[in-house]
Order: sequence, then structure tokens, then C-alpha cells
Amino acid sequence: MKKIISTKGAPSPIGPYNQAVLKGNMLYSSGQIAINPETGKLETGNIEHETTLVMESIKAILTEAGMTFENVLKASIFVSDMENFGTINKIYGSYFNEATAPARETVEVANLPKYVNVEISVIASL
Ligand SMILES: C=C(N)C(=O)O
Repeated sequence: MKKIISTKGAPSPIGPYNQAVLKGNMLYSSGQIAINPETGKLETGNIEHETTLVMESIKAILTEAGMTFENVLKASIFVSDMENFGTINKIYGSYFNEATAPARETVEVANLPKYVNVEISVIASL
């Protein structure tokens, strides 16, 4: 049976989805965007801050599921502008041990929900 993961440390969903779903040992997170979970407000405008907010939401989701970033197998990063690749990598990379970092893809897309600049989802396993 699947278990819905829900934490106040990540923003409430803005559509018909959950923050994450756990099935057995596998965790599937929704794409996280720069909404401050405490205020519910979008915090875009600074890509370092946006990326940090996204990664902190993922951290809260992993914690709620009894996991850490070490459990992440795969990440998907969607960006509005590949010019931000280096900055996003710097923040994203600070959450992982490079030797055991997950598989990943980074894709520039035409648009993202709420016109954010970065959205990240992860798949993790216990
Ligand atoms: C923000 C999202 N994860 C969504 O709209 O699907």
C-alpha cells in the first residue's frame, strides 16, 4: 500500500498531488518549488535562495520519510534558464557527498509552475 508523506517543512501542494509518496522502500517526491513552507509565499528572484528553499523542502520530505540525502537515487532538475546551471549546481551539490551523489538530469523548460526558476524532484530508497 502506498503511504502519503506530508510535512509542514515543505510547502503544501498547489494542485492535485502530494508532497511525496512512499511505496515499500521507495520514495517519490513531487517537484519542489520555491514556496516558503512557513508563509506559503513564493520566494523567487534570487536563484541561490530559490535553490536552497527547494533543497530544504526536499530535506524535510526525506526526513519525514525517515531518509536523508544519502538515500536519494535520482534527481530531476527543471530550470527556466540554463545560465543558472552553475549556481544551482553549487547549492545542490552542497547537500550531497559527491562520491555518492544520485543520478540526475537537468532540463531547461519553457515554463514552470508559478513562473519559478527551478523545480527539483527526487526518487529515494531506504
Ligand atoms: C509544483 C508541482 N510539483 C506541480 O505543480 O506539479
